[in-house]
Amino acid sequence: MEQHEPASLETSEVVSSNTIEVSNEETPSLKTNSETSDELTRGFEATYMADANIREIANVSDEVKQEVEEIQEEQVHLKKLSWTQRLKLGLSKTRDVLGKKLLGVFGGGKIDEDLYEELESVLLTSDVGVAATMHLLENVRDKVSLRGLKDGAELKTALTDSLVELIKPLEVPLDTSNHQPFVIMMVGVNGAGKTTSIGKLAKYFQQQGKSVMLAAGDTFRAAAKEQLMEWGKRNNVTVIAQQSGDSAAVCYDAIQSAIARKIDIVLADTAGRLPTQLNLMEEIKKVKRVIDKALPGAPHEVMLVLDATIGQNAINQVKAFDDALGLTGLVLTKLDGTAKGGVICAIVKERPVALRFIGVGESIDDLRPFTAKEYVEALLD
Ligand SMILES: Nc1nc2c(ncn2[C@@H]2O[C@H](COP(=O)(O)OP(=O)(O)OP(=O)(O)O)[C@@H](O)[C@H]2O)c(=O)[nH]1
Repeated sequence: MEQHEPASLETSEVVSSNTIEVSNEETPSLKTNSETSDELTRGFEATYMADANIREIANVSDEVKQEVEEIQEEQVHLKKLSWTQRLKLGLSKTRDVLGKKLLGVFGGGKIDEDLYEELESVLLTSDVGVAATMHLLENVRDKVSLRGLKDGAELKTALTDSLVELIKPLEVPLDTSNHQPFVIMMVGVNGAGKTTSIGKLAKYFQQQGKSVMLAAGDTFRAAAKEQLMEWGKRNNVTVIAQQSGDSAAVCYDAIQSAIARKIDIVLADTAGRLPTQLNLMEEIKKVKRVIDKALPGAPHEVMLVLDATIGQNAINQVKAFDDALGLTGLVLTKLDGTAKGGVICAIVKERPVALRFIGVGESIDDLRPFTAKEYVEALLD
């Protein structure tokens, strides 16, 4: 008996606060002998309803508990996953669309013109882009004739190889060893994931044995400073911010401070802006100039954070920011929320800027350096 008490107590505590309310409303008071049997019946019915409500609430609270437990279990499970597993999980939406359609093509018998046509339409409808699709088709045809392939199933290896070759030029890991501090300026449109990526990168660089400082250069969005400070707290990293002041001044201060403290890497946040907002684009050019004034030659990396869910529109953003600032690297975020992972092929054909990191989720370990082979394998597995 006693062993069961804690469990039942817990349930009754949760239920009791709800019960009182329900029973006050529903339970009739037995006042005089003149009450009719109808009234008694209604009273019993009300009591029965109250009991039913209690049972329902208890069931709901059990369901909520179970859901919380399931989420917690999932989080523990996610933490245990390797990067390859996270990548596969993150790319599942793209794989479900592009990968499954391709599997349909590969399973389609002998290699002929119909099959190439099918392949072309799959690629064109998967954000790969026209130029990259044409390139891939030509490359696959070459491989098929060179290797003497006949069967659709053999096409998979040919396409895998062609895809890896196509996007390989974007695989240029960021080398931060030749400057101290190495200054990374993060740019992008609103909500692309700049601030979050800075938080994740801070941890990544720390794991590489580097000391990191953050500059709260997004002085436009009200909560951006606080958001960055939270990431700083989480990673035990200094954040340079100002009560008021502009982005350039914050970045200048941060660089001065990083030089004095011999910090390895400065990650500078900037406010989100659209390339069409000309005054804001002028402002960000000024931030870049001021960074160069604080440390000649800096920023050493101008990194555009791109939201993968926008698909082909990403190309326009790369072009516009590249024209204005001279991009040296890209971060592609939110690949987990989209089936448009094929956009990497379009980037390499339209405006090949080094894809430094890819993001496949919201957790701190979900951002890692991009490698072409790993990406294609996760996509077509
Ligand atoms: N699912 C998913 N969400 C992400 C990823 N990267 C960032 N996010 C989410 O995207 C949202 C916007 O991220 P922020 O870092 O605030 O974006 P920002 O570019 O700094 O936004 P502004 O300051 O408005 O310019 C947040 O809810 C992030 O958690 C990712 O790889 N996957």
